[in-house]
Amino acid sequence: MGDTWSRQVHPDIESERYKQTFDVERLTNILDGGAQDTALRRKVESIIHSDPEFSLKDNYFLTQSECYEAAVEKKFHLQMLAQRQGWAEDSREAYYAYRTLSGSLGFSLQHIFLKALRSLGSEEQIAKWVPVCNKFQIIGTYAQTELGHGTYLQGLETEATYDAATQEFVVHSPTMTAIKWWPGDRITVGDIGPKMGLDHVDNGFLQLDHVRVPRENMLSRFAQVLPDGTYIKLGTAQSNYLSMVVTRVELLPGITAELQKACVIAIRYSIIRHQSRLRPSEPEAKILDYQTQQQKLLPQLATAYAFHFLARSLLEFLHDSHDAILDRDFSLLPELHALSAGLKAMVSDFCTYGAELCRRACGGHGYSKLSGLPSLVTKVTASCTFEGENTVLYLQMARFLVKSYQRTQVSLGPTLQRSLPQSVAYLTAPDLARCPAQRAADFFHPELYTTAWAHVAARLTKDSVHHIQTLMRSGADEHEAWNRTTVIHLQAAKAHCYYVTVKSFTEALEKLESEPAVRQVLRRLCDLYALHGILTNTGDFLHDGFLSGAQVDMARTAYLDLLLLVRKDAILLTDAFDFTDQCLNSALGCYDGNVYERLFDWAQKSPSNTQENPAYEKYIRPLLQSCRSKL
Ligand SMILES: CCCCCCCCCCCCCCCC(=O)SCCNC(=O)CCNC(=O)[C@H](O)C(C)(C)COP(=O)(O)OP(=O)(O)OC[C@H]1O[C@@H](n2cnc3c(N)ncnc32)[C@H](O)[C@@H]1OP(=O)(O)O
Ligand SMILES: Cc1cc2nc3c(=O)[nH]c(=O)nc-3n(C[C@H](O)[C@H](O)[C@H](O)COP(=O)(O)OP(=O)(O)OC[C@H]3O[C@@H](n4cnc5c(N)ncnc54)[C@H](O)[C@@H]3O)c2cc1C
Repeated sequence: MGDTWSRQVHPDIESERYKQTFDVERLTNILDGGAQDTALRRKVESIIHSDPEFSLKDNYFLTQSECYEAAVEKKFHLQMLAQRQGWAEDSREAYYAYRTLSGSLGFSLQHIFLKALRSLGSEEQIAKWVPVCNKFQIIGTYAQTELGHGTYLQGLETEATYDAATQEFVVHSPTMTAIKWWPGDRITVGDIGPKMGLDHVDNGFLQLDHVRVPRENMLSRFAQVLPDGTYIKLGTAQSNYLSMVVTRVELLPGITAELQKACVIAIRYSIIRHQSRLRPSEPEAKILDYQTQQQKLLPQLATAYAFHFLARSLLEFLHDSHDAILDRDFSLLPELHALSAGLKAMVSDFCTYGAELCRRACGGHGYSKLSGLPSLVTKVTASCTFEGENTVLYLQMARFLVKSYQRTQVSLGPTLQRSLPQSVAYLTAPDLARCPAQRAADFFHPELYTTAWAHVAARLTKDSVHHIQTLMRSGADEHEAWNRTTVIHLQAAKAHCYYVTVKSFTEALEKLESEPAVRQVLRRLCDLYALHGILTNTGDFLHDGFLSGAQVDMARTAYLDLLLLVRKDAILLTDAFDFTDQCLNSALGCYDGNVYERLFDWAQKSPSNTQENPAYEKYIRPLLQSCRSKL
């Protein structure tokens, strides 16, 4: 939103930046992937922010249809800008531009459509359709979910009947529950009505009445239909789900960014906000100096960093395995699918929880849309459902854990560990029955807490397998036994996801040996992330005596010490994300910390401050008059 005057940096926030214990710019470079990437990102951001067409000014006062129109308008201007600047569709510049405007652009489903095309289309189909799509000669959507089914894809009812005479598929919705429901950015048919958020996306329904589609339009990398109607299977039953795997992985940085933004807003605000006194003789304290406020926000900050490195490592895995899968080598697909499903569930769950916690940590002002937090929370909440509902996705991860563990039970040869996929290799590693920690400082060792998480994930996985076996021995069939174990499966999958996150964070730290100061501050975040998880799941660690009560106390001491250490660098750590004020679009979270002036300034723009109040003439005045006449 436009400000009416330029401001000095607030002294409270300036003092937090005064003593830099590490090089913030260097950390930004690491997050971006290198100094050149930071420079390029900033260049793109500055081009976008200097163009008034992309301003989010007054966004919070728009109606749903205005919001949608503004999003389409921005997409149109971005397309024009990209042409003027010569940013190719697959360039880094286009990626940064999209990221800068994420959540405010129309036609976001075009990206999902393109992912499906690139994953499931033949090379000829990709060559034909991608350029047409990039030039907006067609606008794509992703119409998979139906009114009756979203999760259970085998239950979808839409029919595609091949007509060999015309070489066309006749696509039809035979029942009401077969109507396509949710596809965003549709071009026809109808809107599904108001949603919790994401007003800029026009999710719609699509009822197909014998729509004819040419045979060559069926995406045919993994399955083909010949002119005479012969069906040729080129992949596995699951290879047609590949685009969901790719999308789940590629969504992770965007979902994580929402938690990062929420942390920036809430932590900056918590430095400016003074409330009550720590000691009667002192001035009012910054709310971030209260331990309970640190307990709310700093683990979220640690999570936001942990997920950054997690998303990066999963993207690398996707990158390394994708070409082989396209070439129909499916050996890595089960592990990739399990990781993409489980980690999409974990990241969206935690980011939603964390963003809401940040919102509440801002007190009353967090309830104002002008804080930026309510729209951010509703946006990230959607990610718990779209692209696979989270419980269902965790259970896909659990299925992989169970199968992997069952392999260890079949034959325990010396080469077994190598034969298990890397992310579950710990299932065969020698298990420590007891945690060796003897004092609080021992909990600052990545090896100790990574092993602790591996232990819990392995125990819960074994527990779930034994539970299934017990049920089957008592007469349940395998499906019933599975269903009656799903609560334990869920626990196992969550513990495994935690383990994978801690491991990827520690591996990222190992690569930073030449940068001791940055590494130290990130190490504290990694410790905090791991210990916060242990302390919020203590039952799982105490259950089999892996941790004793005394050791939990030690872990808590280590955790509380960490809160103080991270508190000192909190503002620098939020600055390092390098979000522009325009991108945050928050009256509470701007870099200069001038919260109250900005909030007051922005509130003046509410249409209620300038327009007549029709309710006054219609109801309030008559009410007052009738009350007066009765007096
Ligand atoms: C905050 C946000 C920031 C950004 C801000 C932008 C704002 C605005 C943008 C809006 C963007 C919205 C975009 C939303 C777009 C949708 O939501 S599109 C719709 C997405 N829909 C889904 O995800 C459906 C979820 N359901 C599924 O994926 C599957 O059906 C299920 C649940 C995995 C079950 O499938 P199933 O065939 O019944 O499978 P099941 O019997 O469980 O398993 C059979 C085998 O298949 C395997 N398998 C299952 N799935 C797969 C797979 N995908 N790959 C490989 N193997 C698989 C299993 O592992 C199993 O293997 P085995 O153990 O037998 O070896
Ligand atoms: C904002 C938004 C945008 C979307 N965009 C698109 C889009 O562009 N294109 C598209 O095709 N779809 C889209 N969707 C739909 C989305 O993919 C589905 O809503 C999602 O896959 C969940 O399916 P469902 O709604 O059928 O939920 P359900 O499967 O009915 O889930 C309801 C409950 O049942 C439980 N459940 C279901 N199956 C099982 C099981 N096997 N085991 C245990 N529990 C189970 C779930 O855990 C959940 O608690 C969008 C959704 C949203 C919210």
